[in-house]
Amino acid sequence: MTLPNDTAQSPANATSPFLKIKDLVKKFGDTIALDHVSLSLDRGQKMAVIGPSAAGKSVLLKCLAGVYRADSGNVLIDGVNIAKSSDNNQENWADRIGMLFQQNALFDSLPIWQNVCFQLIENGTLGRKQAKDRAVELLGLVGLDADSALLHPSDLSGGMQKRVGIARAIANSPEILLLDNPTAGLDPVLSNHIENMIDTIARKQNTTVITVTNDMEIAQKRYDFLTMMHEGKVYWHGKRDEISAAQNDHLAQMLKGSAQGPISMRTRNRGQHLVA
Ligand SMILES: Nc1ncnc2c1ncn2[C@@H]1O[C@H](COP(=O)(O)OP(=O)(O)OP(=O)(O)O)[C@@H](O)[C@H]1O
Repeated sequence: MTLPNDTAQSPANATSPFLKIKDLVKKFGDTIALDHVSLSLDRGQKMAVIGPSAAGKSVLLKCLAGVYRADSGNVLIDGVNIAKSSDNNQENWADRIGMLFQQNALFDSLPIWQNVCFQLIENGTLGRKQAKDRAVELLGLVGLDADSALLHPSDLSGGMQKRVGIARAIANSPEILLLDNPTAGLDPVLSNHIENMIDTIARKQNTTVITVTNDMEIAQKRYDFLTMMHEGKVYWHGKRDEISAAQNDHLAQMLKGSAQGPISMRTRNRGQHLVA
């Protein structure tokens, strides 16, 4: 580990990374959900975000997806600052990013095909017939058969709903895919299957993937970079093989420990978050 720093290094050490998050701050009243978060990723790179409850992981994804507007800081995609964009650019931004929400956020009253192609129908990109065909194609990619297109979310198991959420997230072939706990609550076999699927889709389209996960094993096995968050800050960030045994222990302790993180972190000065 290096000295504490308020900005994480670019994982690729590139001068102009594809995605650059700089000093992002998001507050809800007195709660500082994001506290000067800085991260960078290149096209096609995969990063897992891990950390205890209320660390700011979901808020980070939502700020990137445009669900929340950050209070300050910048998010640059290909050099364009989307955090300060005009409404036109905001639309453009939404076209470039796909997101799976933690609770899938499917519309109960709509059939699966409309859920999958919701945005494409809403923005007029596809008519209903085309949308249905596209939904069936996308459902096939996530391992669901054509018949499921006509069902409603309540007809599906949790794992199937997760797949539908992923199909919707990739419907517009996004350059950046944000996944909030894609395997939460699933058994190890299904988790593995879904992670394989994400790998395949991302590799085909050179998609940059940021996944929030509570599964340290998945994070270390499948993601190029790991970002550990705590109390809204980046506590550790680096390549997966840069984690030392001691750090690994610490990170595992943090994931398994209380919402406040491991004891050593609770007693340390809040300013001393460590960045690899
Ligand atoms: N819409 C909101 N209004 C008020 N506070 C919020 C809102 N969204 C998030 N927060 C707060 O921001 C902090 C970070 O929340 P976030 O959902 O990012 O945590 P997380 O790391 O994803 O946790 P978990 O793993 O439990 O989902 C928490 O204290 C949370 O209560």
